[in-house]
Amino acid sequence: METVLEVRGARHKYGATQALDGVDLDVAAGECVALLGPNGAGKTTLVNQVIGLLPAGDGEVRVCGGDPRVAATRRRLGVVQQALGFPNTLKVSELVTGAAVRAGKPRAAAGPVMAELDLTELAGRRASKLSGGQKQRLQLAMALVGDPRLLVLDEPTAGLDVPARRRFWQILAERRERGTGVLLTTHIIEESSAVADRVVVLDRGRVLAGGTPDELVARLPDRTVIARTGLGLERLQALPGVVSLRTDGEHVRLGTRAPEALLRVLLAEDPGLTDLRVEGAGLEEAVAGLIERGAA
Ligand SMILES: Nc1ncnc2c1ncn2[C@@H]1O[C@H](COP(=O)(O)OP(=O)(O)OP(=O)(O)O)[C@@H](O)[C@H]1O
Repeated sequence: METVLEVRGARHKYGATQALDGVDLDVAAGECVALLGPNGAGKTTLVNQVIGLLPAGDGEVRVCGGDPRVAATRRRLGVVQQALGFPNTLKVSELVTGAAVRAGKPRAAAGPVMAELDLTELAGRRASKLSGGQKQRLQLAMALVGDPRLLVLDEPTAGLDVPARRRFWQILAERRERGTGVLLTTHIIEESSAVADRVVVLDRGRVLAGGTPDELVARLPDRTVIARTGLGLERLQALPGVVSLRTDGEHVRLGTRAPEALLRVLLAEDPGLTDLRVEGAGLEEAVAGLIERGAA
């Protein structure tokens, strides 16, 4: 299988902060790799190296075998990144057409991509007048119109409602079938569990763990304790053995490697606890557990 992204020994320092400390990463054609990790792990720094905004230091970044700091290589890349933005004074159709031309495609390539992303009716609108979700779809249209070999998506579904999110992943699945590789960062871990072939967990500039979502979950004996409780989130977070905490409707989900001890404390502290159950860890709990252990 052709490799569309190859990162070897990526390092980056901001002053005294070692943001990346020797990261290796590959994405094959058609593959979706999710880059996960806590705030400050180095995800944005790595993404910026992959899209050519930052030099690779003494490491190496190759997109389809080329250096992403070179314009010809960047044409093979599609990027959706909140920070990139676009000139708000231009109209939707002008922006998508401009992106097509920059990628070496005919102007006519813009129409079908705008239709694919439900932007046709908004073609004459200024980008500044779009809602957050519409801007997100515009960014994706601009990324896809060049028919990229590698798509780099940084929090791509932030601001999208549920139908738009579903449509987004559907469009991506079609592109992947045609061989486009995807590097994705997201804080919605359960989403990566559904869409990614592989997950790479980054922490303090290093790769902590990598594998399919199922492999990562299987590496840990962790469990998820789910309940309805009157205890506050701060108290729950401080309970012994809790490695992750998430609310899910009226329930809380506590990731732990010692479910029996946690259950005893929970029941003692909240006699009104209801709907209690214990499940295997999901990807979210597994990633939190791996980070807590600093597992390699
Ligand atoms: N421009 C900068 N100047 C100085 N330090 C920086 C700069 N950008 C990032 N850092 C530091 O580098 C480290 C990695 O940051 P980075 O933004 O890559 O992490 P991240 O994984 O994307 O985090 P988040 O999930 O919060 O977006 C952090 O310690 C951060 O404080």
